This record gives sequence, C-alpha cells and structure tokens, in this order.
Amino acid sequence: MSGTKVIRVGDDYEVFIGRGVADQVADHVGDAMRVLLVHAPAVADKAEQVAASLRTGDRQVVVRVLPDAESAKQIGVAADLWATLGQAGFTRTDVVVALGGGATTDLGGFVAAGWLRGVPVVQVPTTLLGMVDAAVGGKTGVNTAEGKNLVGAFHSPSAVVCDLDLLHTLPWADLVAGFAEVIKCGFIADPQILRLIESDPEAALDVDGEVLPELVSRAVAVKARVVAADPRESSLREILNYGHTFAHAIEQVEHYRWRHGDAVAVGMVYVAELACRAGMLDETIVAEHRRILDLVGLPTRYEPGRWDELLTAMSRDKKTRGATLRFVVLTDIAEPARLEGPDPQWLREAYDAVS
Ligand SMILES: NC(=O)c1ccc[n+]([C@@H]2O[C@H](COP(=O)([O-])OP(=O)(O)OC[C@H]3O[C@@H](n4cnc5c(N)ncnc54)[C@H](O)[C@@H]3O)[C@@H](O)[C@H]2O)c1
Ligand SMILES: O=C(O)C(=O)C[C@@H](O)[C@H](O)[C@H](O)COP(=O)(O)O
Ligand SMILES: [Zn+2]
Repeated sequence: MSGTKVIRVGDDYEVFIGRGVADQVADHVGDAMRVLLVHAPAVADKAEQVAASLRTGDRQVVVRVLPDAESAKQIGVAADLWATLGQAGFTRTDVVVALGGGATTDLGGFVAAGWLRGVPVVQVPTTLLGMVDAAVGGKTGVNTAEGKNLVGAFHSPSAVVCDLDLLHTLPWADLVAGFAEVIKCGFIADPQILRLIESDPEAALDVDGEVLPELVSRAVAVKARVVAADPRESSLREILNYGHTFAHAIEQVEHYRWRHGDAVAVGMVYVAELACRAGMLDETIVAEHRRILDLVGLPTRYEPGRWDELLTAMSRDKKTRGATLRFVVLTDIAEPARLEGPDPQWLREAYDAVS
C-alpha cells in the first residue's frame, strides 16, 4: 500500500487509512478554538505529540487520559468530561478528539454527542478493532450494570484517522482480537477477506506487511457501505451485529475481562451453530467459521455451565423486540438473514456446541 487510502461514508465524512497519518489530525479540527483530546493510557506518548500538533495560534488544547479499556465506558467518566468541557467553555464549533481503542472512541464519541447536543468528534483509533469497526459508523456509548452499550447515541465523526503505524505497540492479543471484526466483515459481505486470511495467516497478521492494510481497507469499505445505507440501524445495519448477541452476553457475565473481539469470535460460531439447527446454514460453513478463526488464534469456545446467565444477558440485546430474541444469521457466506424467536432448544444446543 502506498499513500493514504480514503474511504467515504456516504456524504457524511471520510476515513483516512495510512502510515503516519496521525501526524495530520490537526487538519481535521478546522479552526476550532478549543480541542479536548481524550486518550487511552497506553498511547500517552502519541497523545502528547498529537496535542503539540494541535496547539497552534490561540487554540486551547485540553488533554485527559481515560481509565483503561472497558473501564472508560462509564457514565461517570463521561460526566467528568462534560464538567471539563463546561469549565473550559466549549462551544459548538469546538472539537473532541478521541485517540485510543474502541473503548476510547465509544466514550469520546458519546461525550461529543452529549455536549450541547452534539459537537464534532475526530476519531483516531489506535487498535485494529478501532480502525476497522469502532471508530467508523457513529455508534457511541457506555455500559450500565445491566449490560453492554445500553446507553448511547448515534453521532457521526467528522473524520476518522487510521494510522497503521500505531499498531506497532499494540499487544499481540489485541491485534488478534481485532481480526474478529475483520473476519465478521468477510462472512457477512466480503469473502475475499476470508481468502486473504486463509491463504497466508502469518502475512495477514504482519503489521508491517501489505496484506493487513488491504484487510483494513476492505473491512472499512464493508462498514462504510452498510452504515451509509442505514446509519441508524433500522434494518440492514443489523448485519454488522453478526455474532454480537452471544458476544455481548459473554462480555457482561465475564465483567469485561474478555476482549470484545474474542467474544465476537465465539459469538459468530454460536450463531452459525444456531442457524445450522434452524436449517438455514450448512454445517460446512459452521466448520469454516471455526477453521478461519483458528488460523489467526481466535477462540471458538466459551465455558460450560453459564447458560442461564448468558440467556438473561442475551435478552437485553438491542435487536430483541418485546420477548422475541432476534439474531443475524447467514444462509451462506455473504448472505445475511434474520432468525426471529428461535426454538429455545436450538438456543441451548448451540451453546452446548460452543462450550
Ligand atoms: N462503536 C462501534 O461501532 C464499535 C464497534 C466495535 C467495537 N466497539 C467497542 O470497542 C471496544 C473494544 O475496542 P478495542 O478492541 O480497541 O479495545 P480497547 O479500546 O479496550 O483497547 C484494548 C487495549 O489496547 C490498549 N491500546 C490501544 N491502542 C494501543 C496501542 N496502539 N498500543 C498499545 N496499546 C494500545 C488499550 O489501552 C487497551 O488496554 C468495546 O467496548 C466494543 O464494544 C464499538
Ligand atoms: O456498527 C455497528 O452497527 C455494529 O454493530 C458494530 C459492532 O461491531 C459493535 O460492537 C457495536 O458497538 C455493537 O453495537 P450494539 O448496538 O450491539 O451495542
Ligand atoms: Zn463489535
């Protein structure tokens, strides 16, 4: 890959993918007089560099480090930042910049969505998962005691800056977790993603190689296409939730000790097993889920004996309507469909098949 790849999300904003592009964050804040930069603890050095590049003229740059990972996604963290914005006099032409993984971009986006009912946010994802998924599409939010992402808002970013060089410091387990959302895009919409991974998994996982940028661009293109067609998830966008009903249940019952990507990997196998029991998906495709996830080192199993807790957590999924659980399933690769109110026996059998 040479140069910066630019992917438009409808008429709304652009996603910039390249090496070194975080040095250009200042180009995306316009003439804002004030910028709040929130960042994950692990990228403090980069945050200092970005803050320095933003400090031009009279602009005031306020920098705040967030609690690590999922602990950032709490209403209290957002409330503290709203107090900061109030004290610094942030107006509707001022900007929030979020630098970090998906937890940071979800929280930063939520803070921007709430302040004055919406100020611009520039998303600068620093994990693979953030680049291919979380920072794109405008879903923002926090968790509550009752479940994952239960409070939030749709708030499109004004730009998304994906600097692949930032992946050099990302721990291996977090890089691998990001592949779950890449593989999800392969299964729901772009089989070439699956072919690229299976033909050379090692090359796919090489942050300095040529395959990873291609995978990032392909996954972002899938997300951009779906989000542009259905920004507020009235129908089509639900396909981006493939595997997430079971995944979010795992995350909640594990008190967020499981990575989101790892949970999504198991969640996709669960829902493939479910679709198989519903007679919608051939078992060879279920096996293909396990094989491809295995190739990059993602989990395909969760522990036994937790069914009741998981079922309660699944009932709070946003796709549920009344008492009816709804799942995004596949009838084939790149052929998403819905399964509504499945037989409780299938739900349980699918769990037994992944535990
Ligand atoms: N809004 C959406 O559409 C959307 C989509 C997918 C996921 N998400 C959310 O994203 C979150 C998961 O995101 P994630 O997987 O990026 O996890 P994360 O944000 O928790 O980051 C994982 C870990 O990597 C560290 N880190 C981040 N960048 C680093 C870097 N460059 N070098 C070293 N360490 C670094 C973080 O500090 C953290 O400890 C979940 O909360 C999930 O719900 C949101
Ligand atoms: O962008 C979407 O739409 C997604 O569903 C992407 C998911 O990967 C992501 O984890 C999202 O945060 C889940 O959203 P939720 O609405 O189920 O909370
Ligand atoms: Zn996800």
